[in-house]
Amino acid sequence: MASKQFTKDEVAKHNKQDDLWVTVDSKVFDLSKFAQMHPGGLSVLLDEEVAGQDATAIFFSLHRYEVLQKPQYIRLQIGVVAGEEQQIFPREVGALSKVPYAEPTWLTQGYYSPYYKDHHRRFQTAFRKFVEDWMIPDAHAREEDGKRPSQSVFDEMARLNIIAMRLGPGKHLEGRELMGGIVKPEEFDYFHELIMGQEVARINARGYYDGCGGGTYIGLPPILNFGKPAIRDKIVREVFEGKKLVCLAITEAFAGSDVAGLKCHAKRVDGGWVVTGTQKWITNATFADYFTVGCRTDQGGMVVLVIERGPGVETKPIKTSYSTTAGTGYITFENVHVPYENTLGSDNGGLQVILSNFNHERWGMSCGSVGGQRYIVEECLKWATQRQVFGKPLTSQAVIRSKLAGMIARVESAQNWLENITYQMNHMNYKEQANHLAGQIAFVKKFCTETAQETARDAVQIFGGRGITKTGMGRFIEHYHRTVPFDAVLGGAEDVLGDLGVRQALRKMPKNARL
Ligand code: HEM
Repeated sequence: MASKQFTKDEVAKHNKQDDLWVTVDSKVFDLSKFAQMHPGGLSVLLDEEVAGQDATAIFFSLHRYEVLQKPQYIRLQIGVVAGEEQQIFPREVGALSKVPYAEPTWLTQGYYSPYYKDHHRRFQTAFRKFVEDWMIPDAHAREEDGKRPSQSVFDEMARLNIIAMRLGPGKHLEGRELMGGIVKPEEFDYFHELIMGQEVARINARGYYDGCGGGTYIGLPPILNFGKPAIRDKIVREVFEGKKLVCLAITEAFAGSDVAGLKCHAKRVDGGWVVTGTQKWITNATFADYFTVGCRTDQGGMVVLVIERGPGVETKPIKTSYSTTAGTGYITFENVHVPYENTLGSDNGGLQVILSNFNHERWGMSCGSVGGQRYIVEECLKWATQRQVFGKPLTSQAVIRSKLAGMIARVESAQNWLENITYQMNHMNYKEQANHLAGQIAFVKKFCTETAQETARDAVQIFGGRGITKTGMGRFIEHYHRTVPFDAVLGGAEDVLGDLGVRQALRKMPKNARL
């Protein structure tokens, strides 16, 4: 980095088209050659308040910090202004944000929490660093080229046992070194998993986030919990080693939230099943190796089979409003022979296998949804503070402060409700969770995704045109606003979940309850 010192007067002399310097936060840039190629145009740089001047305020109202971190722009820096010091710093990799409400209270200085222990804090620090070192750079590249997340990321996730941890606490973690050993398998609980969900959401690349094992998150548990030992152990090992991917195929063009309406058909034959049918909107389908598939049987019941990619199995991408890095696909099964040992659970007990997965899946999605919302709150607080309108920051407008108030209140309520549910999960066995928490989880997911959509809409209003622009200041807002409906649909649409929760409550109404 150049360290030559210039006085302000020296910098001011370079204020013409072919001899053009500007200062941004004490750093002097020679834009003489770059000015012609500047994406914002030449004329703005020749303005008398910019050319040869300190353009810090105007620079930060038009560019994200990362512009200054790109090698091609770092090269333009020729020195610093004598006697001035850099004032604006990006958050260091892995560090916590100091912006109010950018972190949940348990990570905010001065607050307390009954839920989190030291090992959660150590875990959060290490996991955020992993996300920022490994996932974010890959996410940016893959969102650009639409390819599946890089194998190197899966390898690192496998090395740290992140793939295993994403399935939550349980026996599958026994004997594993988690995150380099900073948390013991017996300590690992649902709060660690909540941390993972919230940290990964900060990537703000929703397709990539699903591409990194979203299918495994929902497709592997039925294999782990209901698979016959030989097939289960083989697949779990391959997946935990980062070598293979699973997806869950239980939605069709014919049946969405209504899984009982599946038409994909499994015919019982000697030695196994023959499967024919289709599945739609399947996350990771285009690159999955194993498909956990819900099929209708001749008896009118349902069976869940794990089908390996092979003859008769075709996948093709579906264009969605997020990136193809999620591998969302349409699957066709044409007379696919499936060995009997690939049956998960009993021959007609498939519905139970599928339903057993839903609470954990919906809770996990809620964790991600709240993490994403919080990131947007931070973006909006920063933007509203730095953006000048009519000579004052945006925050001087009461209507903007009112929108921020709504966003903050929503994300704080969602986080607190979710933490309470997570605490309950830590203290309940599977049966108790199903009994007490199915309704709560359905409600919290509905609440998270509804509030997320409100926050997305408000964020676009705060960012204006930038909130619908894929590059520049509002790029995360644009992305969030475009992809936020995924959470509201995957794992059960909002109305369906609300209805489920109310029906659960009605079942528990005391018969003699009267006003
Ligand atoms: C170190 C000096 C600068 C560099 C490296 C630089 C680089 C860039 C880049 C990469 C963009 C595209 C941003 C994006 O879409 O993400 C951009 C846009 C722009 N820049 Fe600069 N810039 C510099 C200084 C300035 C200054 C001093 C001004 C003052 C007016 C300015 C005005 C603009 C404008 C108006 C845009 C278009 C913003 C928009 O589309 O919303 N730039 N600049």
